[in-house]
Amino acid sequence: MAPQGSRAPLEFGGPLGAAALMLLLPATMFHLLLAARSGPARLLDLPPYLPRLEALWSPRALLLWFTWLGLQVAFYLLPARKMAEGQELKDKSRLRYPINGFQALVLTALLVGLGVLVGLPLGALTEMLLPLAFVATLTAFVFSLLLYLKALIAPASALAPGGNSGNPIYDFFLGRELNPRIGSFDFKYFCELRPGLIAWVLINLALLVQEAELRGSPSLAMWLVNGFQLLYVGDALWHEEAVLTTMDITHDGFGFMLAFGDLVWVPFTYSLQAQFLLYHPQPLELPMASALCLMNAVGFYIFRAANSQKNTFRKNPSDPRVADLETIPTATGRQLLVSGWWGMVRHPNYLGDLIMALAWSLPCGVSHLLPYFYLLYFTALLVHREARDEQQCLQKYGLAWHEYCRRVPYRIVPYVY
Ligand SMILES: NC(=O)C1=CN([C@@H]2O[C@H](COP(=O)(O)OP(=O)(O)OC[C@H]3O[C@@H](n4cnc5c(N)ncnc54)[C@H](OP(=O)(O)O)[C@@H]3O)[C@@H](O)[C@H]2O)C=CC1
Ligand SMILES: CC(C)CCC[C@@H](C)[C@H]1CC=C2C3=C(CC[C@@]21C)[C@@]1(C)CC[C@H](O)C(C)(C)[C@@H]1CC3
Repeated sequence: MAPQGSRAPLEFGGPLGAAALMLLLPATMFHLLLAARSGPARLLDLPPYLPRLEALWSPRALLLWFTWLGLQVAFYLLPARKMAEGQELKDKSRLRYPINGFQALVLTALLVGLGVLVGLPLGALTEMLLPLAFVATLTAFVFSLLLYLKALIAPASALAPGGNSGNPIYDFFLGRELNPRIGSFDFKYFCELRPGLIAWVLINLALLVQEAELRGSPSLAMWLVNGFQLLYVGDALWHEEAVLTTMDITHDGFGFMLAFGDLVWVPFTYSLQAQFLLYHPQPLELPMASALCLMNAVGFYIFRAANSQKNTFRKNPSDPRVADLETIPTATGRQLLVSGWWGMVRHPNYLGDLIMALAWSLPCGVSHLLPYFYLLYFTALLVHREARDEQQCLQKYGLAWHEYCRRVPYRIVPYVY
C-alpha cells in the first residue's frame, strides 16, 4: 500500500514516459550493439539488420550470466574490511553495508588472469555480447517484477518517496521499495556498482584481447579507452562508501530503471567505444594521445576532488581539509558549501565527469557519431539528474537553497549553464 498523503510528483513523464523508456532503453542498447559491429556504424540510421532469435538466445550466455552474478554475490558475502552505515532512514534507523567492492574487482581480475593462463578464450566473449545482453535484459525484467511483488508486503516505512503512485507501470519502473533486502543482503547496493561496472571493464578487456588476436596488437586508441575507463571503475569501487549518499541509494526505489541501468545498460552501452574500435580501428598519434590523457586527468581531478570535498564535509564539517570553507546554514542543521569546488558551480563533479566522457570518445576519431553516444546520453542524464536533485534540495533546504543558487548561479559549466 502507498503511504497515505505522501504522493510525490510524477517524474520521467509519468506512466506513459516510464512505459516508453522501458521499451526504448533496451531497443537503443540493441541498436548500439548492432551498429557498432556494422560497416557504416551509423548512430542515426535504422538498425543494419534485425537479429534472429537464434542470434539472441543462447543457453551458454544464460549460464555465463548467472555464473557472473553468482560470483559477484559470493565476493559480496566475503568478509569486508569495513562495514559502513547508510544515511538515516524514515524510522531513524541506519542500514549497514559491507565495503568490499574493490576487493571484488581485484578477485575478479585474479580469477580472469588465472583463467587466461590456463587457456580461457577471453576474446571470444566479444562474440557473445548480443546473447549476453539479451539474457541480461530478460533477467532485469524478471528481477524488477520480483522486486515489485516483494514491495507489496513491505511496511510503509520501507517504501521510497517516489515509486508509490499506485500506477503499476510507473511504480514497476521507478521502484517501490527503497532498500530491498533479504537478511543483510542489500539488492540495490549490490547491483549499483559491482556486477555492472566490473562487467564493463571485463568486456573492454575482452575487446582489447580480441583486437590483439585480429591485428597482432591492441591499438593505442583501444589502450586509452581501456585505461581511462578502468581508472573510473577502479575509483568508483575504491570510494564505494560514497555511493551511500547518492540519490540512487537515498531517494530512488529499486525498480526496472536501476535494475536495468546497473546490470545491463552500464556494461553493454558504456563499453561502446571499445566495441566500435574493434570493428573500426582508428589511427591515433602520440601527441594527440598525450593531449587526451591530459584531458582525462583534468576531468578525473575535478570529479574526484569535488566528490571528496563534499563527502569529507558531510562526514565531518570540522575536518581540517574543509573547515576553512565558507558555508550557508540551513534550517535542517546541515550546511551548504559556498566556496571551494561547490562555490564554482552547483555540480562541479558533473563537470569533471563530462570532461572525462569527452576524453573517452575522442580516441575513436571524428568520422562517426556512434562513439559519442555516451557523451550525448550522459549530458542528457546529468542535466535531468541535476534538475531532480535541485527539486529535492529545494524541498530539503528551502530558503537556504535559494540563497545558494543566488551565490552560485551556474549549475554545471561556469558562465554557460
Ligand atoms: N557515470 C554515470 O553514469 C553516472 C555518474 N554519476 C556521478 O555520480 C556522482 C554522484 O552524483 P549524484 O548522486 O547525482 O549527486 P551529487 O554527488 O552531486 O550529490 C548531490 C547532493 O549533494 C549535496 N549538496 C549539493 N550541493 C551541496 C553543497 N553546496 N554543499 C554540500 N552539499 C551539497 C546535496 O545532498 P545533501 O545536502 O543531502 O548531502 C545534494 O542532494 C557524480 O560525480 C556524478 O557525476 C551520476 C550518475 C550517472
Ligand atoms: C538509462 C536509465 C534511464 C537510467 C540508468 C541510470 C544508471 C545507468 C546510472 C544512475 C546512476 C548511476 C551511477 C553510476 C553508474 C550509472 C548509474 C547506475 C556510478 C556507479 C558510476 C561510477 C561513479 O564513480 C559513481 C559516482 C559511483 C556513479 C554513481 C551513480
